[in-house]
Amino acid sequence: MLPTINFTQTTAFQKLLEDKKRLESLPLKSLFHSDKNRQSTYSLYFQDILIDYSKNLIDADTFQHLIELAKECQLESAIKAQLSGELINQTEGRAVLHTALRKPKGEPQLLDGVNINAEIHQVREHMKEFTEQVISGTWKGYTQEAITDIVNIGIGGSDLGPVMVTEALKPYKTRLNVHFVSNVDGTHIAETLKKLNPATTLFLIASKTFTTQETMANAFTARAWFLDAAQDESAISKHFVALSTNKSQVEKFGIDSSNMFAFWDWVGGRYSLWSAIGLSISLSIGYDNFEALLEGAHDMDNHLAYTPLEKNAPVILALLGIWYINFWNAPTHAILPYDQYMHRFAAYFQQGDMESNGKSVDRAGNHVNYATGPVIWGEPGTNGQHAFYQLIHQGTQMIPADFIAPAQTHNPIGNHHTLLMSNFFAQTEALMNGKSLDTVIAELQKAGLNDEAIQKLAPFKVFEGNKPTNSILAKQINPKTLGALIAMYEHKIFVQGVIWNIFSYDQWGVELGKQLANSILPELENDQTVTSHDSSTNGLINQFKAWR
Ligand SMILES: O=P(O)(O)OC[C@H]1O[C@@](O)(CO)[C@@H](O)[C@@H]1O
Repeated sequence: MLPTINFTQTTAFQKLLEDKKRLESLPLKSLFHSDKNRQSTYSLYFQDILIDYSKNLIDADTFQHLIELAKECQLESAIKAQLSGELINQTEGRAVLHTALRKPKGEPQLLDGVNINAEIHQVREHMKEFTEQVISGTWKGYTQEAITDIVNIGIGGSDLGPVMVTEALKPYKTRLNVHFVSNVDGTHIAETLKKLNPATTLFLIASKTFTTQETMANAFTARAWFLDAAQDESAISKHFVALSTNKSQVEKFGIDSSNMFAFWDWVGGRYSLWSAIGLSISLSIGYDNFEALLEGAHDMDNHLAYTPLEKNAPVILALLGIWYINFWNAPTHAILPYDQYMHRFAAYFQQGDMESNGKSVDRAGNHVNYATGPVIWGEPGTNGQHAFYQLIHQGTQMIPADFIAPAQTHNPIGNHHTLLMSNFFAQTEALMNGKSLDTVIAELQKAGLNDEAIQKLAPFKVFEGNKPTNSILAKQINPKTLGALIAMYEHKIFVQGVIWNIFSYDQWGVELGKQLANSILPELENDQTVTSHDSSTNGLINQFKAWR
């Protein structure tokens, strides 16, 4: 069981309130002036990844108090509880063991006294064998042709992780073309199928429950499209596999259990890319690279488990997030990868973070009286600079941001990478230092403006600065470093949930919308006027019916 401590009632919390009062009037750049070693003091290396958290609004006392906060909230025992397979997903009565999926063969993981490492690696062996059969062309379709295209049909955790990873690791792509269909909007599957040849297409139906409305609708549409060409139900076995925990529903759909890649209820959907849900990743980059992804994550798991809190990357990132959310009232967090391949990284953690910690009831069942999970958002640099950086630099809200970049590009064309990196370095420097009124006036004078013009224009060109950022510089984004980065953010989410005293691994909040959609659906399947809802919902439904 996880502790049920209210972090706002800890001694450290009171100390941090005092720290906030002291630091809110202290320019961030002054902390660098007073400590020439600040960057090395507030940076750490995890293998080939430099995590520089020195451009944060913290000093030695604040950092110490944040660590004390973690200790008062019994974080270390919570980490042990998760990794040892305790049922910390208490409202669903489940363990949380996505970390077990990336343990090497033979490294035991007990769950209810049973070592589950063997069954995990049985599935991984099946994934490896299948991947090699499809890539080599020995797996044939119903016309005896090799498979050329893979379509992963899934949504949420059965889509976002595979999409993000296959995009981020496109430099490692195999000959197979991998497509993703998730939205129930017919456009998604229609636009995908129009590009494909049924004879050389393999569908992965990815669904932990195998009951999700969108996924099943798309799966049946794909099945009908395929059978329209193949004209033979027996051909299904060569072109459809299932990635799920629900064997009975898989067989009911018409996929043989020999074509099912199983996983378990102790794998949360948003933490499932390491499981059979990752088959599309394995097919996209090859099994060896998929295994390297898991290895990187496993190394980060060990870092979480065995590194003192003061040097523990996910713990530090989590505490800094709490510092801004709960003491500086910053309700969002930006993830800004300066790497076009990483363009879905923020989107992935929208589910990862917001579906885990978007909660308002604590572990004792009481409504919380403090902020919890942040709104996660972000786009790759440098594009974000031409979209929303105005607000980050000169808006009224504090936007804590993680800047992520690779030192080595996979596409060394001209000086593009140098240009990209000059922006990566400049943005965090600018956000920290800002630009004072005196500097602005001097620049305008140098530009030849008269005093009256300067007096009018200067206020709009001042940058407050003191905007906190983390800089994460990887030597290269490859399967191993990406696996470590993803696991680092997973553990950050876990640590924040522990300290906020909430349950991070259920998602009851997604149920009401589904429930109401199921009650509205039959009302849309006739032309009668609807009166069963509020006037807005009735009005919208009836106008839809009139126009469709
Ligand atoms: O994998 P499945 O069972 O089809 O669920 C898909 C997604 O739906 C949810 O919104 C839960 O209903 C996410 O948590 C989950 O990743």
